Amino acid sequence: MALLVANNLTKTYTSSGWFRRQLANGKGVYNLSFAIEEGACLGVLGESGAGKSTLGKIVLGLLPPDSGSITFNGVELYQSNRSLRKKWRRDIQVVFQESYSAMNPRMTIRDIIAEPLRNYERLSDREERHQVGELLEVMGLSTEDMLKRPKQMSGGQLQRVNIARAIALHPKLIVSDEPVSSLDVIIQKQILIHLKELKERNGLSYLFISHDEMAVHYLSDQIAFMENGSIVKTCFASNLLYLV
Ligand SMILES: Nc1ncnc2c1ncn2[C@@H]1O[C@H](COP(=O)(O)OP(=O)(O)OP(=O)(O)O)[C@@H](O)[C@H]1O
Repeated sequence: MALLVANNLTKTYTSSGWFRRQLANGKGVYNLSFAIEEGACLGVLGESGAGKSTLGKIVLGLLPPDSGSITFNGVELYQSNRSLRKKWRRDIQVVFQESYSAMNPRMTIRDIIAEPLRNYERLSDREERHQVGELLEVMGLSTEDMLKRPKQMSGGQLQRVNIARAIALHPKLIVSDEPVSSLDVIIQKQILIHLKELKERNGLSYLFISHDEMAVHYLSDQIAFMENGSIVKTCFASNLLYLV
């Protein structure tokens, strides 16, 4: 059974006021259908405005679709009750493009990574420190980084912190929206290698949203191409030899 199945998802943006309605009307996503298998990565490629982030927000539970359905582990996301939604929020985590703005500058790196653990688990101080230390090490950072604040870290290090936080609760799926596009090429590669290792070692699945063909090709098993809110083509990454 696929981990996540989307059927005919449609979301159009409308806003109040005539002028804003004219701007927003007709924009969004239309009849998106796709599936993500356990341990697999679906890459979503498309130009700016194609609807990639809208799709990501729907999968994250942040934007209810106007029509269509989305099931995760066999449970329909937008129809489920509160406790199932809480579980879904735990099982589907996100990594955004802008790591610095996604963090509270006053928090320490330990607090940032431990936040989801504090929301869902009751750990002693010692257990929490141990888990945060392990997550930092998995991401190639040092346990000493725990006491630092975001402005003391580089962009690449912050994105690793972001990923450490996203995997803290052992989610099943990570939605990553342009996770490497603000980083320089060498750091991009290191982050992609980490994401691939997590997929291979922990069986993590990804919805990997990007406009970067190389990055999508590197991590994805299947690729969906979006244009004007629709998926216009899907294919196996291994068939896209011209990208290598
Ligand atoms: N809140 C909103 N209100 C009105 N229109 C919106 C809203 N959010 C997105 N849109 C429009 O919906 C379309 C899809 O936007 P979306 O952000 O999903 O595209 P994208 O492929 O992620 O683009 P980018 O790569 O630039 O982030 C765009 O035309 C955008 O202008």
